[in-house]
Amino acid sequence: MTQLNLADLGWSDHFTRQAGESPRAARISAIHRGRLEALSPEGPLDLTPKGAGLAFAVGDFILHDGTRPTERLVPETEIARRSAGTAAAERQLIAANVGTLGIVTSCNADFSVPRLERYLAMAEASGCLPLILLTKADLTEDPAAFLRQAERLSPLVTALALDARDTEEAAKLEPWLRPGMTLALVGSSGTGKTTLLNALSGLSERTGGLRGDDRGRHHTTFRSLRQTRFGGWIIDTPGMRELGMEGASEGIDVVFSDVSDLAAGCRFSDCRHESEPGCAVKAAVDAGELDAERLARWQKLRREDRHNSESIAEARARFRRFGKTTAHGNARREAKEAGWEEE
Ligand SMILES: Nc1nc2c(ncn2[C@@H]2O[C@H](COP(=O)(O)OP(=O)(O)OP(=O)(O)O)[C@@H](O)[C@H]2O)c(=O)[nH]1
Ligand SMILES: [Zn+2]
Repeated sequence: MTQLNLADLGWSDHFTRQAGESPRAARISAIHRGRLEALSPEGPLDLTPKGAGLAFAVGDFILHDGTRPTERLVPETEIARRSAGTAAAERQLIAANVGTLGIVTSCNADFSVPRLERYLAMAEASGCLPLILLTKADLTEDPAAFLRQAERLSPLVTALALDARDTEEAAKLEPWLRPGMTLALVGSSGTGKTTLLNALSGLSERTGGLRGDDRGRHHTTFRSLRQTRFGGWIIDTPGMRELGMEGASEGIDVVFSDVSDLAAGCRFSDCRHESEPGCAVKAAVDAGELDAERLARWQKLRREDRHNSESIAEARARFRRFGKTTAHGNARREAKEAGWEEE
């Protein structure tokens, strides 16, 4: 694979409709301070956006003039979190045009239903299809039991169990990594994301044709968008790994549609489903139709989502006040230390 066309990169009619028939387009592969790396049919590009470049995400399709991005095309899916860094950057984009969110967990104590539900809500909120990847299948007697538990979570879920170190087993992901497709990985530390990335990008050196005409530019740069040996793409950004649950209330309600449908039948629209009269949710628990633990997990996730959304709003207000009384540089440093801004 020497030359990439736009279809290889994941281009679809969705983008043609925005950009026309023969656009000068590229896909963003890495974002640095004041600089973007992108892949295009013309080869790899180094682009300098006007402004801070905060409005772009890895995986975005853009139009460009050879030196600058001229337009960000509306993505098919978007993984974002609200950021409190600057007033202008209300939403921090993490990744764009991700078809599948690969939720990585191991067949061991890491396997946690509440955590999986949270990631499923994130997938839903972003518009990605969830794929649960159960690593370390070689270390358990009964991987099928983990598969069954994972697939029970939602009819939308597909789950695979595998030994992430085994390149042949990693090939189970091929249907989600065909040319033009994009997968992003989330999951706790130590579950095998890096191991899986390595197993999937086995041919990354050979696709060096990509970089073949990248005359003398540093090859060591960490690329967040990487081609797999199946032709499809993997997105692995620091931001993906740190994603928390925030601003995902719609996603939560879809994953817990059984509970939210019941809640719609409560007498009071602000029912907390604790001891209010006419609570349809409590009635379902009492009737044995709804698992009390599932209700508790839904309430916990909603509280967490609300809490995070509120504390980010407060932090932003504090940042604004602080920014007025201190040199801009200090304010930015504070923001960075607080993890609101990323390099
Ligand atoms: N036996 C076995 N070991 C695995 C498997 N997947 C990962 N490991 C091992 O688990 C350890 C952690 O794997 P990593 O790939 O570094 O995990 P990670 O998710 O990238 O962790 P962070 O980089 O901290 O986010 C390594 O020692 C891997 O070799 C698997 O399927 N089977
Ligand atoms: Zn209620």
